[in-house]
Amino acid sequence: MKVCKFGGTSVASAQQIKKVANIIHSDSSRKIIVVSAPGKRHSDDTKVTDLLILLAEKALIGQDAESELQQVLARYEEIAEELGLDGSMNTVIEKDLRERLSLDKEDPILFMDSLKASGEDNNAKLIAAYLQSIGMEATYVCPKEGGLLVNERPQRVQALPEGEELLAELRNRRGIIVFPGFFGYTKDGTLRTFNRGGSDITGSLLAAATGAELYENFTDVDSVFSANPNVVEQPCAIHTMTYREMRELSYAGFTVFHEEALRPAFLRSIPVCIKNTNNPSARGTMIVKERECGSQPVVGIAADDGFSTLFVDKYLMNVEIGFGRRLLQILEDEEIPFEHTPSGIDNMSVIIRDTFLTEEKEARILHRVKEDLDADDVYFRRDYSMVVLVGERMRDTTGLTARAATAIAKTGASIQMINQGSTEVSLVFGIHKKDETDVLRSLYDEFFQTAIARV
Ligand SMILES: Nc1ncnc2c1ncn2[C@@H]1O[C@H](COP(=O)(O)OP(=O)(O)O)[C@@H](O)[C@H]1O
Ligand SMILES: N[C@@H](CC(=O)OP(=O)(O)O)C(=O)O
Repeated sequence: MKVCKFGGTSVASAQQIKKVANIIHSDSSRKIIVVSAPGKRHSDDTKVTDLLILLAEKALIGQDAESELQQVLARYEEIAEELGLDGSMNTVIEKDLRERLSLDKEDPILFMDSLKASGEDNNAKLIAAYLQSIGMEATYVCPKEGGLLVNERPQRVQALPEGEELLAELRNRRGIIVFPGFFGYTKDGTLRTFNRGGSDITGSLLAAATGAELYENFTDVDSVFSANPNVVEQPCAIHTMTYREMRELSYAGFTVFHEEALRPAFLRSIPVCIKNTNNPSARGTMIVKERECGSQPVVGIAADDGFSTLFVDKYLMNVEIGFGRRLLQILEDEEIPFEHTPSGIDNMSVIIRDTFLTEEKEARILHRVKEDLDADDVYFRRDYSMVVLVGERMRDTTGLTARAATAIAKTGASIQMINQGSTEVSLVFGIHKKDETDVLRSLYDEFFQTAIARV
């Protein structure tokens, strides 16, 4: 039995949903289908989730949001009509959205979550209705009834193991299950969404709970490539990679698979296959526990921007017991996670994602580091990118850092930070954001251009 997740691009239009139906039809082991909200039909299009966010934002500030509501409804109406469904689905979706809009707005985050989740929820109902209309035995399952339990606010949303037993029963139900991605319910029945791209997580949770033989993640590319195909022209395909390699790469910018989605599949050793809805016969990328490593040390190179660095300098920092802990405590007090902490004897830098910083937080951190830790100097620098080389074989390869540094030097960019994790599966370079594209291309040329993909 397989669990298949179809991303936003795979369910963006009636034409795409017909491809999804063919894919399900062509393999009777494809039993549990997780769907996203309709995504982009072309590069200038807007995802339904983004339309829903605009709708919720308007509603939250008490403005008339009728035109935003109509935009969302129009997307579903067009799909339903082209799929030959009668108007009853449109009525169901409109009623559902109006009900959500009338929910309590006291907690804006929960109100927003409910609106965002409607994207996948209504799409799952619509796709189930379509599959039934073409003679397939398909049932929409609500995550509340299905057992997708998540923790309470204010903790970051995560699935609770208590729901697993119920989720496991999905494999015994008759026919095909159509399950909306991206959200679950707390024990008291409150809806919470995962973070953006989180339908990948739902698919992995279901695959793990039901002990699926395979988790297929259908998207709009033939495979995971060794570098972002929007930056590097025709990058090599990766045919097989380990969970650890994918985890490092999705963290570092391979948006094709959500960084939190690997853990459930990994814990139960469920293989994951990334496949293309538009070309389902293409081999795709298998993500497994172990792989035969060829001679190529680097499997992929990812880059992501949106980082800031907090620099702290204090003479004799190295002999001051607890300095690092107290510095990180200040960040914890501000609810800021950290990414890397490269350090010298008298200085320490903390790399943080910009999304966690505000002007007020920055000012409080600077003040406390100066006053409470008596630092000699402390400041923030913005506009950093992290470029990450990943590969299981990197740890056995000598001279790799030198090759990477030379490739970066060729672009004229200066390296702001180097970090190699203890597992040596990844090597991180901090650079200025303006240099990101050139550095990524130069590293790709160095490690892949002459090599045939041997992984
Ligand atoms: N290394 C990579 N390999 C493949 N795709 C990548 C990579 N890095 C970024 N992407 C992007 O990820 C996209 C697929 O992810 P996403 O847009 O979230 O799809 P979906 O709508 O199916 O969830 C691709 O179209 C591609 O532009
Ligand atoms: N629709 C949600 C969740 C999701 O996973 O979408 P997609 O499969 O299009 O990445 C989002 O846009 O974040």
